[in-house]
Amino acid sequence: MTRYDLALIGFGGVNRALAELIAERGDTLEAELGFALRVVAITDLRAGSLVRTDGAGIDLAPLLAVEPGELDFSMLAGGSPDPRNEWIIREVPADIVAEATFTNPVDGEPALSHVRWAVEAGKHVCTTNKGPVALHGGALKELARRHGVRFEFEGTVMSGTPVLRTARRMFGGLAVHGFEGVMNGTSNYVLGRVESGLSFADAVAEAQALGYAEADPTADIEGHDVQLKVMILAGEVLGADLSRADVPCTGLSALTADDVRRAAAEGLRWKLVGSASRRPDGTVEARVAPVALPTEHALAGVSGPVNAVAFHTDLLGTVTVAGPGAGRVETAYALLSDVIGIHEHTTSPASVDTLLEAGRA
Ligand SMILES: NC(=O)C1=CN([C@@H]2O[C@H](COP(=O)(O)OP(=O)(O)OC[C@H]3O[C@@H](n4cnc5c(N)ncnc54)[C@H](OP(=O)(O)O)[C@@H]3O)[C@@H](O)[C@H]2O)C=CC1
Ligand SMILES: N[C@@H](CC=O)C(=O)O
Repeated sequence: MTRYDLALIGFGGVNRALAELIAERGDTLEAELGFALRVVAITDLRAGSLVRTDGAGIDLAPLLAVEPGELDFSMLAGGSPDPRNEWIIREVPADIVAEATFTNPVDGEPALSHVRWAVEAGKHVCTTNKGPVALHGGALKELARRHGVRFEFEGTVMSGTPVLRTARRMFGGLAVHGFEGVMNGTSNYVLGRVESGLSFADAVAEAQALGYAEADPTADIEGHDVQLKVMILAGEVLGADLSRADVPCTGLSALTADDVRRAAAEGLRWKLVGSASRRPDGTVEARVAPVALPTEHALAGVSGPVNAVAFHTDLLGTVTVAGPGAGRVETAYALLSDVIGIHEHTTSPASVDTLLEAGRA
């Protein structure tokens, strides 16, 4: 039986939910997927760091029984009050580093360094962190290729809904001209709650409590989170290397609660839409902006934290992928799907992803 040892970097909503999945479903996953998972290290800004590389690794159940804000690894054997990220990522023997610290839309740090250290140490990486992928994805993929490890990031766009793998695997042989999507769970949830009469501030507070929002929800409301997702998706399906300056961004502060409710009364729904399309000269045009969509539009019906991306293709016309766009468990599932991707690649080097990547190189 293959076993993967994991180091979890950041122990907030997403990596905690991954630990829950492993603790609660480890045996079922083992039987279904043919590999076991063992967590050997965890680091977190507040809780510190914890390492256990013998026996069954870290005993997750007692950690998960403690309220998130009250975790203190320094009290445990193998624990320290400091998040010893670099030492743990580089030195502690692990197969896969699961990076889920906060997304920094400006320079991608500290996650960018976490990914680099892991790859340089010969470890596979899976991450839900949009910063490093959107801002430095090309360089990180190349670094991972040179070190012979996988760099997986399904959860960076639409959480656990497999939009990146769908686009990579299912669109072979047809041309994608562009896409438009509702790609932020928080802002979509907020718009729906404002339609129902809540204030923007109260709706944002609900989205935070539900685990949808970024550490700083400004990124959700002002569109910067969608901007990063547009950059990632445009890289994957249009081969575009966009910077933030290439994706003009207007957020929801351009709207008032009255605008949202008046539109709803007129049969329109405001949505924060991210889009990118290929111009006739081959360059790519992209933007993020609120749009009042008629109810019959494919994106108007996605509500709450559900997101959707409509891909415009030559042979199939428009293909829409819809599903959860945010949520702790949903996003932890994305990390699990990345681990499955790593397993498939490691055990069958002629996997679909590998062949497609070789074709693109
Ligand atoms: N939640 C969701 O629905 C989705 C989240 N994502 C992305 O996944 C990542 C994690 O999200 P989520 O778990 O919800 O966020 P949280 O804020 O709940 O968790 C992040 C954790 O990382 C810790 N942390 C911050 N900086 C460091 C550091 N330098 N070293 C170690 N730990 C650190 C934080 O500590 P502290 O709280 O003390 O700052 C916190 O515990 C983010 O990048 C987010 O954008 C992607 C898709 C969906
Ligand atoms: N804050 C983000 C989380 C997923 O990327 C969102 O609300 O979509």
